[in-house]
Amino acid sequence: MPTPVKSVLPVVLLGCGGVGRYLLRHIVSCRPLHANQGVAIRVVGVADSSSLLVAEDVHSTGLDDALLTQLCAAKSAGSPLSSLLGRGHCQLFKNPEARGKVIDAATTLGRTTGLVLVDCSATYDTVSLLKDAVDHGCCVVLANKKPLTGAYEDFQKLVSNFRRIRFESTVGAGLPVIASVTRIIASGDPITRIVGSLSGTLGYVMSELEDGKKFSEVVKTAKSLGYTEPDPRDDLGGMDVARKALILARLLGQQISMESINVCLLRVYILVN
Ligand SMILES: NC(=O)C1=CN([C@@H]2O[C@H](COP(=O)(O)OP(=O)(O)OC[C@H]3O[C@@H](n4cnc5c(N)ncnc54)[C@H](OP(=O)(O)O)[C@@H]3O)[C@@H](O)[C@H]2O)C=CC1
Ligand SMILES: N[C@@H](CC=O)C(=O)O
Repeated sequence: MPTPVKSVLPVVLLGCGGVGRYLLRHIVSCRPLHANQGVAIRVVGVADSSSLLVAEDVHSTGLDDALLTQLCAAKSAGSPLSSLLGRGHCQLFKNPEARGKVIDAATTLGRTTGLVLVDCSATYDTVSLLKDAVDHGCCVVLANKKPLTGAYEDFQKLVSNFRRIRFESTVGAGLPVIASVTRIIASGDPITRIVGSLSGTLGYVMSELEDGKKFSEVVKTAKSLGYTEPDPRDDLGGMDVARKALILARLLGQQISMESINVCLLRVYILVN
């Protein structure tokens, strides 16, 4: 007998680049698992830098899986979200109207089923939207590090209701770093030092350079494999690691900002003879 649906989770995804698309494909491929758990994830909207594709009636339906799959294919091929209009029960809103539509959904769904706003963009522009969503009782999930590494007040506001935020992949990608640190803090044990290799890109680049490959080629490959930030200079210049370190420090209770962090730039020396 099928498990009854106990929980419907409406989701709005901000950003459908490499990470956002992976998430959508994962949601679609895990439907049987969710069904066994009595959970239904309903993707009601997907936004990119210029527009928002949203289900016709966010209260009762989401974008269907066929449309989500087409959306991933379209964005992978470089087509805009508008190319999906007419392919399913959806509407398209361009910025800045799109922002208002997300707030409408957060206002109404926050009061009823709840809404999860998932930020897979790489911009500071989502911060005010995320804060508004928190005010409306919604949950936020972040892969984007920027909302947690800007003004300390923003960090504080977003994590103020810790049950309503998840930001695991901001620091360890797929590794449960935040979960581990949070559990240690909750246990009352002190954390005096965190040591780690915080950049997948730098790890990859260094290994490939050791194997004698060309720096420019290695960086291009890292980008094509989706390891780098949208701008790889964020990885090579240490900013991405600094953001991860700042999130960890703030989680440990330090009220510091980016200016407190010493970043050493990666220097590549070419040895002649
Ligand atoms: N790559 C990785 O292994 C990991 C990445 N992350 C983080 O995930 C995030 C996404 O990375 P990635 O997918 O590689 O980046 P991409 O550049 O591939 O995708 C970014 C997406 O965000 C969209 N976007 C830009 N501005 C806005 C906005 N104002 N509102 C809504 N969407 C917007 C872009 O729109 P458009 O398509 O129009 O350009 C694009 O779809 C980054 O913050 C990164 O740090 C976290 C863990 C691991
Ligand atoms: N660019 C990052 C990806 C995730 O945060 C990295 O290289 O580790």
